[in-house]
Amino acid sequence: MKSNRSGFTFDELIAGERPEEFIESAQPFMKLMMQYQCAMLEVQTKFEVLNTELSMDSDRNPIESISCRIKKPMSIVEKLKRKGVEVSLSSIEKNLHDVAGIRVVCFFPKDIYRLAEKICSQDDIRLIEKKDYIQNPKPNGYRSLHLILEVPVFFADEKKWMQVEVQFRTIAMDFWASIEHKVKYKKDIDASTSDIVEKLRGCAESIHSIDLRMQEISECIEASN
Ligand SMILES: Nc1nc2c(ncn2[C@@H]2O[C@H](COP(=O)(O)OP(=O)(O)OP(=O)(O)O)[C@@H](O)[C@H]2O)c(=O)[nH]1
Ligand SMILES: Nc1ncnc2c1ncn2[C@@H]1O[C@H](COP(=O)(O)OP(=O)(O)OP(=O)(O)O)[C@@H](O)[C@H]1O
Repeated sequence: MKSNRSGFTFDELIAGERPEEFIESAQPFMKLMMQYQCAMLEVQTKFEVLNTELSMDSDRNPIESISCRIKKPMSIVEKLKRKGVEVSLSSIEKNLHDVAGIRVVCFFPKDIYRLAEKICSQDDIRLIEKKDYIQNPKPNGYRSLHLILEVPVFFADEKKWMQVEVQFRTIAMDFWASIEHKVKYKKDIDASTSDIVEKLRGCAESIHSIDLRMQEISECIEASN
């Protein structure tokens, strides 16, 4: 994305000096984002179908909520720069696996593993990467199961395999992660000295044990039905 076909630099284009060229040069980027959006919809629908079907087994939905997002252009550029790779369309597809993101918030840890197993066993899904931060939490206490999936999307004139990142969390893990995410963006908190980091790690442990206790209670209720 250094320069477009007319040879203008993106700084010139973004500065608004050449709006037509800017719009023309933005088209391929917008097309790629549209393709990620479609892939995200495909995977979101798969989870909605699973949620509806699995709720018949136990009379409860395994999924509490699903949220989706397409990574913002500035966040894409910043991540590419942080990784030290080229800022270009092909580099986005090669180096970023989370442009299309889905967060599946579940009631209990066992729901997470069940859904992950079910989605991965579908024959149009390719599992590219799995990171289990529930079994192996991050040093800060972060827990979630991350999958990078590839799904075929049928566009008008082509079939294209697109990557989608899926983050599975319990409601409690999601609560923790949303607070912790805010800390990361507060530049005035020194992560190495602040006791907030230690307190958050402690909360992550408590949240995990509460998740397991609530799961046990739910199993007792289900067994008595
Ligand atoms: N709140 C919170 N979110 C996290 C944390 N770690 C990861 N995430 C989320 O999960 C996403 C992917 O994290 P990882 O699977 O560890 O991937 P990564 O090593 O950061 O980098 P890539 O694989 O290049 O995306 C991040 O972009 C965040 O949205 C964390 O410590 N706290
Ligand atoms: N897979 C996902 N599904 C749904 N929401 C997500 C997903 N990944 C990130 N988000 C949310 O999207 C928002 C923007 O996140 P963004 O992609 O800019 O950065 P990030 O994922 O937090 O970090 P990084 O740029 O290092 O990957 C945040 O609120 C984040 O929690």
